[in-house]
Amino acid sequence: MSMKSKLRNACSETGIPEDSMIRTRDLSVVFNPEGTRLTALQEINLSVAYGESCAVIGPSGCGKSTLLYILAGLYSPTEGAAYIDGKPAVPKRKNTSLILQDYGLLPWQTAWQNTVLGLKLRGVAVSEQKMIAEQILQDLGLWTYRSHYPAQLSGGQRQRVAIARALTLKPDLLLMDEPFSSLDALTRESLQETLLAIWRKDKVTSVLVTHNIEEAVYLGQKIVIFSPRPGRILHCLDNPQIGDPNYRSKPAFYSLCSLVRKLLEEGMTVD
Ligand SMILES: Nc1ncnc2c1ncn2[C@@H]1O[C@H](COP(=O)(O)OP(=O)(O)OP(=O)(O)O)[C@@H](O)[C@H]1O
Repeated sequence: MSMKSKLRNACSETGIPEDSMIRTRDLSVVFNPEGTRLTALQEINLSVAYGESCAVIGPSGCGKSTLLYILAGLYSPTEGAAYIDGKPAVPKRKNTSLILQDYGLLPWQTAWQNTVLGLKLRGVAVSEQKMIAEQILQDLGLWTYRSHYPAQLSGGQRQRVAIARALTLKPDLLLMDEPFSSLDALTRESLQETLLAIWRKDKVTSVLVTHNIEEAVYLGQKIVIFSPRPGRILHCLDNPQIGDPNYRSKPAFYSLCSLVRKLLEEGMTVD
């Protein structure tokens, strides 16, 4: 099957399965800064199945982060709707974790304290906090650094702490906004592998917003390509080989990266 023929329209309105973890229906977002209407997202119909990983890629300013904030319940749609696990997206959904580019760590708290923060806020008993966080810090190679403050950690370690904190809450939905963009290439690859391992182990439904084509292809079981603002979905691609740790060195990886690049370039010229 050719790469092109793998293009599909699973994100079109009629193709949206009712039993998806994420489902948006004709979702549009219009901001109104200083009385100027700015359409960030236009008629987004997206579905992400339970346990699926979805990478969202598109030009700067096309509304990728806005989509993530809608799914996290932090912004409300102007038109249409977004559903998580069959219910409208709300800010305090217990099992949604959001990981941002700047880590969001408290500088005056150690890696350990930052990791257990969410558990503490939820009133989880200290003994249980210890049990959950120790395992996750071990898994992420952070145990040795548990007493370090963020300023004493590298960028990659800080982002691992942010991931650890998100995982302590046992999310069934992980939303990530360019989590690795400020990291060097090798640290970034190592964290991508960590994320892939988490996804393979726990099958957490995830949405990753990225500018990086290789990252989208390495981590997105479904790759959603956005148009320039107002953001519309131009393509949804299947990525059946995701999960293979050696995927990066395979011809299929290069072909899909080239296809995503081509579609992004074509998208820049779409009206
Ligand atoms: N709270 C807001 N108020 C007004 N305009 C906003 C707000 N948030 C985002 N925008 C505008 O909406 C558009 C989409 O922004 P968004 O941050 O979602 O894009 P993005 O694709 O994530 O961009 P980038 O890739 O550069 O991070 C931009 O034009 C931005 O200026």
